[in-house]
Amino acid sequence: MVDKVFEKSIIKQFEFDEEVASVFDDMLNRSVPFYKEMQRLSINFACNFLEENDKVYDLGCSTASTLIELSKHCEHNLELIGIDNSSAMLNRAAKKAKAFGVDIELINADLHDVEYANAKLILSNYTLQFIRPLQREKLVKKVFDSLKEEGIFIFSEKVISSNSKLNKQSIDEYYEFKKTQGYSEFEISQKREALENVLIPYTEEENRKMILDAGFSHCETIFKWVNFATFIAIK
Ligand SMILES: C[S@@+](CC[C@H](N)C(=O)[O-])C[C@H]1O[C@@H](n2cnc3c(N)ncnc32)[C@H](O)[C@@H]1O
Ligand SMILES: O=C(O)C(=O)C[C@]1(C(=O)O)C=C[C@@H](O)C=C1
Repeated sequence: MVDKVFEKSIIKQFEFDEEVASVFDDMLNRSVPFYKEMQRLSINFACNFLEENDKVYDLGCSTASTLIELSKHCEHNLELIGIDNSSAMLNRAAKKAKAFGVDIELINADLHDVEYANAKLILSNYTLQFIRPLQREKLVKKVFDSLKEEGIFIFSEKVISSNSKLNKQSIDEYYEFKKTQGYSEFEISQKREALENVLIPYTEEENRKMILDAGFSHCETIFKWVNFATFIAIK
């Protein structure tokens, strides 16, 4: 279904509710530049580290697109676990996983309340940005503690620049991108307001610092388009 959520006047903050979930795959494809390419790269980098029966978590799995693609592309049998606190998203995830014949354990819970023991790979694309900063650092520490030795954490985030001129240009470029995807200026400004104080982006450097402070030995950016970045961190 086509995303028309912000065509009408919105008075509430952005939420992953039934309305957003019903158009989410289209929303993500049209709102995150090179979403499919970022997903393809995350999966390729992940597959290079994975072995038979490894445990993989996707934090903020939404409709389970990434876990389904991972299972299609990885030559190994994997234990796949998706966590999200939106029932509307998980209902769709369950239907999609069934349709694609992929076995995924879906957990409806807050990311802070789940134990992720013995994971080889933890994925989290465009989710940490929705976690309050103080909680975010704690969650990343928990991700580090849950990974096996040499386990990997692949995550993507909307980022900001610490240079105000570059930051403004990045935002302008992003809104131009949204226009090319068919979003009107009204939809763009409505969504910007709805996301205010809900999506809190860090700079690329702050993300890297958070990762290294948690104990990871290595962190690099594997993909970046202006203000959207994908990172790989190795324990
Ligand atoms: C932008 S979406 C993630 C997109 C998804 N990773 C993908 O690539 O298809 C963010 C997801 O995180 C979930 N989420 C946000 N905060 C959460 C929390 N504290 N606990 C669990 N899930 C959360 C939302 O419900 C939403 O489905
Ligand atoms: O920042 C925006 O305006 C966006 O639309 C980005 C973004 C994201 O980065 O997750 C925000 C919410 C939706 O989940 C889809 C895309």
